[in-house]
Amino acid sequence: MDFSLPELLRGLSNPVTLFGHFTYALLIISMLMRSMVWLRVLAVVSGSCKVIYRAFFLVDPVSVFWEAIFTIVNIIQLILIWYYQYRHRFDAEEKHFAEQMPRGIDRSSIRRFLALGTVTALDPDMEMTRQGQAVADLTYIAEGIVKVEADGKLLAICGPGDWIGELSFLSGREATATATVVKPTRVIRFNQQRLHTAIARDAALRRTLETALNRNLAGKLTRSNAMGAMPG
Ligand SMILES: Nc1ncnc2c1ncn2[C@@H]1O[C@@H]2COP(=O)(O)O[C@H]2[C@H]1O
Repeated sequence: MDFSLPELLRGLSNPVTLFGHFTYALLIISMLMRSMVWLRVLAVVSGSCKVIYRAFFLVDPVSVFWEAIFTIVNIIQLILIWYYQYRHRFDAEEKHFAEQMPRGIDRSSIRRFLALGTVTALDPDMEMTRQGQAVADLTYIAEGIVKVEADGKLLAICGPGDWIGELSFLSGREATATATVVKPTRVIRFNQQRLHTAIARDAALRRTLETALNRNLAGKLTRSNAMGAMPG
């Protein structure tokens, strides 16, 4: 067989060879997709074309078998994405969390993440953390208001979309402030220890949490700067 460049270029005039190139080009294009759905869709089209190419034009049963497995795995992954996206219903607090997440984070990892949490209602005056004491939970506020104080000074007012306990979660140290519920509040609580164990085993879960915390830390910092810049 001649593998020279001129031979390769001559082959481009042959529709069967062109079809072979097309199947690989599709696979590479699929790898360039940022959306998981498009990546899987193009991988399925590429895999199916390759099955046809290898079965009817090159006649290579081993490749046909593995390309078929490749296609089936991608179809299953697509079905799972659609299941989590359209079929699975989140409850109100979980929905609030899911809607805050960027589109790039796939719903199945959000689902796995939320499965580790417990939705809880908190009454006014309840302390979620106390400055200088250990923090058991990382808590996502879905509804309500929480004030954050340190050394008797008000640092921040937190509300829906904010986390409480992320600093101790990230540093492994005691609470930097006292967080107290102001209005009836609904939260999703995650036991910090359990969460550490879970993200150590599951990279997608870790990314989901990091994305959520990073976004909120940036938001808190922006608000804190705005408060500091206020006259008086
Ligand atoms: N300046 C701040 N702005 C918003 N939230 C804060 C601020 N300081 C502390 N917190 C929150 O209060 C929590 C107290 O416990 P942690 O230190 O674990 O995590 C802290 C944050 O969630």
